[in-house]
Amino acid sequence: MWRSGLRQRVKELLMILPPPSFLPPSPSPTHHLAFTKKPLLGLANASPCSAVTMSTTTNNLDEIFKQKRVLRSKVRKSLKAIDPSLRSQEDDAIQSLVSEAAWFKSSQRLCAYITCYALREVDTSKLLSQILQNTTKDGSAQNAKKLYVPRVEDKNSHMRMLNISSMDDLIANSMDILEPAPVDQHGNAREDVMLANDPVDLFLLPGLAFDKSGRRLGRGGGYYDTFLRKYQDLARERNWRQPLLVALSYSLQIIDDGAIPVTLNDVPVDVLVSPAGMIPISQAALNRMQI
Ligand SMILES: Nc1nc2c(c(=O)[nH]1)N(C=O)[C@@H](CNc1ccc(C(=O)N[C@@H](CCC(=O)O)C(=O)O)cc1)CN2
Ligand SMILES: Nc1ncnc2c1ncn2[C@@H]1O[C@H](COP(=O)(O)OP(=O)(O)OP(=O)(O)O)[C@@H](O)[C@H]1O
Repeated sequence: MWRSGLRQRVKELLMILPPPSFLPPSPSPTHHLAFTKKPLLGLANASPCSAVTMSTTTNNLDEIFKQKRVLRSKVRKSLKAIDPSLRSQEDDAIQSLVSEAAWFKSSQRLCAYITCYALREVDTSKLLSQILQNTTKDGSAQNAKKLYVPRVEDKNSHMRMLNISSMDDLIANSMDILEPAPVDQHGNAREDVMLANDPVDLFLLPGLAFDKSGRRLGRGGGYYDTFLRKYQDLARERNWRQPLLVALSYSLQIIDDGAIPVTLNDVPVDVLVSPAGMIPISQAALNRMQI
């Protein structure tokens, strides 16, 4: 299962990854959407792909994934070394910034991650309790917010976002991350955001490293990139406004522009929130911040 998933993934990436000299430049605000949607120069039209091109591209990809692994391990080490009281100050600063943001206050349907403290992820607990306090059973209250959280379905980068109304809806999975069971206490299937009738306004995203141009390095499962791409396609099909993608980052997780290796499968974020403040990256972010 895992091996065939990886093979499929390599196939997908081979179809879209240009040679390194054509990798997209920093996703500047104006080019942000072009960066997410289309390869600047893909291999998709170059048929048939020659064996030489295939093997060169595979080597390039291997190199990129290797660089990602090296960077992940560096950042993991630095995260483990942060003083707990500094981390807690940073958690508070980040959550205050989000909670005061107009785009957070006005959001009605959100997807957010449940912090895994062992992985040293930015805390979302205060934000989640704020969201859940504003949730009513029938969703009728003014300012009511609906919350969807991740559930890993299998190792082929497949994750769903399911609706919860309380933190009691969560149980620890095999990776020790809290997630919802597919059915609630009454045996009813939880709403899957991909099947919901209304659009998600906002995603709060975890990650290991970020840059100020919107690049994001995840934990290597490809779960979020796969999910975000599918959700963006759905929003496009339904003529919905695209959700705002907001990454939460400790100070040390923001690294120099260009230092995060990316493939065209990596979905860039719109906003980066760190204790130093909020960085709007895309035009969508500037619009939502009314700048
Ligand atoms: N809180 C949270 N929930 C999430 C994610 C996440 O990053 N954070 N995911 C986002 O994809 C999905 C789960 N993916 C995960 C991928 C790796 C690891 C993990 O424990 N990684 C270890 C290294 C494991 C190894 O390589 O041996 C680590 O990063 O230290 C956890 C979750 C869905 N839910
Ligand atoms: N050498 C490789 N060649 C092709 N695909 C690979 C290679 N190594 C890992 N992968 C696949 O790439 C995906 C990981 O992608 P990536 O490193 O971009 O994830 P991420 O951005 O860190 O994770 P997420 O999207 O969950 O935050 C996984 O599905 C993995 O199976």
